[in-house]
Amino acid sequence: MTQAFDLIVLGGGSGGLAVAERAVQYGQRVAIVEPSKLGGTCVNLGCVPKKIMWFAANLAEDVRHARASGVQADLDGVEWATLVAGRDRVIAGINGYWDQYAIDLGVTRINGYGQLSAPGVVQVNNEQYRAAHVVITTGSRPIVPPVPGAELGITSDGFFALKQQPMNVAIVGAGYIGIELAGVLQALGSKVTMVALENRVLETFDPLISDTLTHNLEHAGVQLHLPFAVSALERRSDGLAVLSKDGQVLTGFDTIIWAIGRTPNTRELNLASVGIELERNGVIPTDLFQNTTVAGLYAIGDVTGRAPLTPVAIAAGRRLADRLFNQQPERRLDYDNIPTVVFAHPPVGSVGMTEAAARAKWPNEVRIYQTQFEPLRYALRGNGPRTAMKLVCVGANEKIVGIHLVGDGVDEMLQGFAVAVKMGATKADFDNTVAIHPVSAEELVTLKTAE
Ligand SMILES: Cc1cc2nc3c(=O)[nH]c(=O)nc-3n(C[C@H](O)[C@H](O)[C@H](O)COP(=O)(O)OP(=O)(O)OC[C@H]3O[C@@H](n4cnc5c(N)ncnc54)[C@H](O)[C@@H]3O)c2cc1C
Ligand SMILES: NC(=O)c1ccc[n+]([C@@H]2O[C@H](COP(=O)([O-])OP(=O)(O)OC[C@H]3O[C@@H](n4cnc5c(N)ncnc54)[C@H](O)[C@@H]3O)[C@@H](O)[C@H]2O)c1
Repeated sequence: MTQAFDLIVLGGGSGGLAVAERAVQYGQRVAIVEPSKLGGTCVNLGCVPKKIMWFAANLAEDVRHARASGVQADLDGVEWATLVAGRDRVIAGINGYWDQYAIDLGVTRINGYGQLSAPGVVQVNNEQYRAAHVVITTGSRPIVPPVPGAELGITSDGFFALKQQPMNVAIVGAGYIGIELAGVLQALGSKVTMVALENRVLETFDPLISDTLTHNLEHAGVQLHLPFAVSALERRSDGLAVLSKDGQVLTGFDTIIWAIGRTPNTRELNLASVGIELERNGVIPTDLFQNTTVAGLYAIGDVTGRAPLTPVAIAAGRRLADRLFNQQPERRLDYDNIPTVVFAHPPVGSVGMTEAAARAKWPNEVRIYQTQFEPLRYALRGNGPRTAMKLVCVGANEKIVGIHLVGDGVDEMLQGFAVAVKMGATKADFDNTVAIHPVSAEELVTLKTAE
């Protein structure tokens, strides 16, 4: 007999766990279909392992400069195996937490890859399961381009599986993952070369961020080759080589990492059988309420192609459960003003509109406040990375529609400022807030001259 639930969730990652947990709290019978460990990309191959390595990289960087502050320490190298073992213990702990929590919640776990076989019918390992509501949150996987020798490169998944520190690395792609892995490897002592299609790193961010980050990467010793359209990878006598369409050749690498974007895990879901047509890039079309074009079938997280970030998947999942199971028909995620941080060294953060986007929308009403300075943190060692901040303000009351930051601590700083932007704060509200001293964040409430 077909087992029946109120809700079946395909994917036990960030979005899936969030929607399942909240649906159970509303008294629903819930099943999660997941072929692998609970936690998804973020826990197993994304945010968590990355952040642990980012902390280690920061530590290495601090030790490298410790003597300037009189602290008698030298960097004797990095024991990759110790770092990786510690990182993987943390991940196993989180997996274990979710395993137990799923039991405590009474969620049914179905191990395997799910597929739709009809509206409201999910097939896993030749078994069929039914539910009035089905949520697709199967995430995404790294893109490897169809160029000769592509298999000589690894992706972020392969990076997290490395047993030894790669010492001479080429990274293809200057987006989130490329920037984060470059920073970690460089700080841990590897030689890093970056190539990417576009002229600027983090091209979609405000130029203040791209320009400052470019300076900081080069200052740290990362070799940037932009633009560089990769045509092939090759194994040569001196190591791996990256070739470009216009004849450039960079060679001598022990590792090449593809970091050129991700593609949704949707093509295997048999969605055509229920009448869903995927977009060209595999994205499932959804409306603002996470509805697909089929009643009772919803999609959240990376498969929707909108802001592929963990807290976005979680927030969309929770709101969807509120709407479906708690009589909140208007409840949905507002995709505006989502704050985001790229864990570079130092990190960069952004919420709201870039200056260019704001000027395009309000040609004569934009005022920019920005600063660049050397924080006290680098006073003793000197020659630190650049810190920069920008406020994008609009209209007579100078409503703040964008904040763009580079510098130590901005990863923690941005969350509170994002609340202010979401609440509609103006420049005057910032000015009326007494600064905290001496911290970098005080600059944001003391910016004086508009451009
Ligand atoms: C290296 C890296 C670093 C990142 N760092 C950050 C960060 O710092 N901050 C941040 O906000 N975001 C970060 N992200 C992005 C974040 O991980 C994703 O946006 C987030 O995990 C998406 O959640 P999701 O629920 O859509 O998918 P996922 O969390 O990936 O979960 C999808 C799950 O579905 C399962 N699945 C796949 N196919 C099927 C199927 N047919 N049936 C059933 N289950 C299936 C998968 O096994 C997986 O467990 C990072 C990503 C990467 C790759
Ligand atoms: N800190 C975070 O929140 C975090 C960290 C990592 C990943 N993520 C999420 O994961 C997503 C995927 O990350 P990503 O870095 O893979 O993608 P991305 O879209 O951020 O960057 C991809 C980069 O590769 C370049 N590129 C694309 N095709 C190329 C090609 N053929 N040759 C050379 N360069 C090429 C792009 O121009 C871009 O610079 C991000 O969009 C982000 O949402 C978030």
